[in-house]
Amino acid sequence: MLSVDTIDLHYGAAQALRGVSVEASAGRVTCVMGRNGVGKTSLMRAVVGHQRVSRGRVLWDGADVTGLGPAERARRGIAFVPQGREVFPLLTVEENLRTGFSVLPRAQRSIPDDVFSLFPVLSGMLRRRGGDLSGGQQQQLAIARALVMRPRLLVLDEPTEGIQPSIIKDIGRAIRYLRERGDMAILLVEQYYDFARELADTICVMDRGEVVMAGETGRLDEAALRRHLTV
Ligand SMILES: Nc1ncnc2c1ncn2[C@@H]1O[C@H](COP(=O)(O)OP(=O)(O)OP(=O)(O)O)[C@@H](O)[C@H]1O
Repeated sequence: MLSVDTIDLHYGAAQALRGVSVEASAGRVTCVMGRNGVGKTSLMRAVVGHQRVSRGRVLWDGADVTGLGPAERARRGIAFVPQGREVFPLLTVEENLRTGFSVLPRAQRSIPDDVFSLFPVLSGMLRRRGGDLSGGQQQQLAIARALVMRPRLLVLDEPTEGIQPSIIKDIGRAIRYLRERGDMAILLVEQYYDFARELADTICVMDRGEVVMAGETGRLDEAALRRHLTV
């Protein structure tokens, strides 16, 4: 289980997160929502270790990982699909997938079968360069690369951003499958309420660096939630 406990995060003198707490557990999707610039990416970066917090703690699997870097957190089962995907453009699809092996013991360095059943388009493209894929295919590759790490916490930062509707559906189906498999906690940043409502067990809404609403999907006041999302 992930427990983000009252964290603050600063960029120099500017404060991006104020006392943020959020939890994620296996078999559940926790969705973080909010307008542009409210701190969603900063929160994800704090969870995976790309950004240091100035107050509070990040607990994972019963251990305090606040002081650990991203590589050590990845070895402990935390995988990150960053906003903008960050696929290696000059590496092939297969080489991109294999970069996920670096955190695994040698015996586990194989691509899990369900990666290709979730994203069949990738199996026919293994020799293509990452940079030659469409945006939607790159997003699928970025998720697949994270799954190669066999994570127990999957952190996805706006996986539907700029993606065509048919691929958004595929990504939704993949997240639903992973959730139902039950062995993985999923923390998802999403701007579209309709996508979030379909997938999320809990929704946490941020505004100006703070959590302003949180609770079980369906129990939240939808009108208030939508007000926090509209500009
Ligand atoms: N590297 C950085 N240096 C300085 N300020 C930053 C940096 N990254 C983000 N910020 C600022 O921190 C605040 C929160 O940004 P963040 O990217 O976390 O928000 P977000 O909700 O993810 O937005 P978006 O939906 O646009 O990705 C913003 O005011 C942003 O300008």
